[in-house]
Amino acid sequence: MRPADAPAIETDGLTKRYGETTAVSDLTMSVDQGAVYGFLGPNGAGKTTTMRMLTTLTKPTSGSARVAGHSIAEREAVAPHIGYLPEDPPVYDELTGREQLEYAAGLRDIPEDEADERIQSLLERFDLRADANKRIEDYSKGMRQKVGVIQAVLHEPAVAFLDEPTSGLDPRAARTMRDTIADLADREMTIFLSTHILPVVDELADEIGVLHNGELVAEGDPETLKSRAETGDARSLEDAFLEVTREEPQHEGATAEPPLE
Ligand SMILES: Nc1ncnc2c1ncn2[C@@H]1O[C@H](COP(=O)(O)OP(=O)(O)OP(=O)(O)O)[C@@H](O)[C@H]1O
Repeated sequence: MRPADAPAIETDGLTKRYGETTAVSDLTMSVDQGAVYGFLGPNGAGKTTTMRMLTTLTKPTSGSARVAGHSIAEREAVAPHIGYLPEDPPVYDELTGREQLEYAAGLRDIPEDEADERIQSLLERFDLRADANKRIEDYSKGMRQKVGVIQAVLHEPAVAFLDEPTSGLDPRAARTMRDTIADLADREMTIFLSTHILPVVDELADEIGVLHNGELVAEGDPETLKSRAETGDARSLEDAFLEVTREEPQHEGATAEPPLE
């Protein structure tokens, strides 16, 4: 048994290289159980690669990590304890929404009665009940996203990895998504949340990590991070984000020819 207060996610020098590209570089971080961790970073920073390593979908080049107390080197030990909503939710077009969720529940060995109850309640919550018996090929992007998130948390995993969960959602559905994430966190589910929508992170995250060029360049609770922004009176999370992910301008003349005499 792992200690009750062991971190939900712990990484040590986690690194992933693709040829010449270092997608994630020497990432060492820790996420408490039951926390909402906002994982931010500009396009190409390495967020998806990190999530793919933590969900055992891709192997690190070096370094290690534990998720829900298990090494990510042991996929079968980690898998039952995690849920993952990737950028493009893995759903079958030819199934109905309900069939997709029943299939996901079957893969997770959730007893049928329990699965039916949870599916029904989440379909209602996300306003999908009326469309539950339509095929997913006829769903909008937002409806697919809803099915994707429901199947990621249906088995009540210890840790849920959510990549852009509000993507494609209208304002009402986005609000439902935020409320659902908050409820799940209240029930001690750890949420590893990656999004470019900073107000969502500001509202939900207990802790924020900012990745830039594969490196963790800032970490802290939202207020601490905001107070780091030195951009004037309006100290928003956006200010802080822009500041810690600013590309340093190339030194003029560093590589230029020496001036002619
Ligand atoms: N399978 C791959 N093969 C080669 N390079 C890859 C692969 N996956 C990611 N990369 C590279 O690794 C870097 C990090 O990519 P990643 O998708 O993890 O970033 P991200 O932070 O999720 O970006 P975005 O916000 O745009 O989704 C990028 O330079 C990307 O081109």
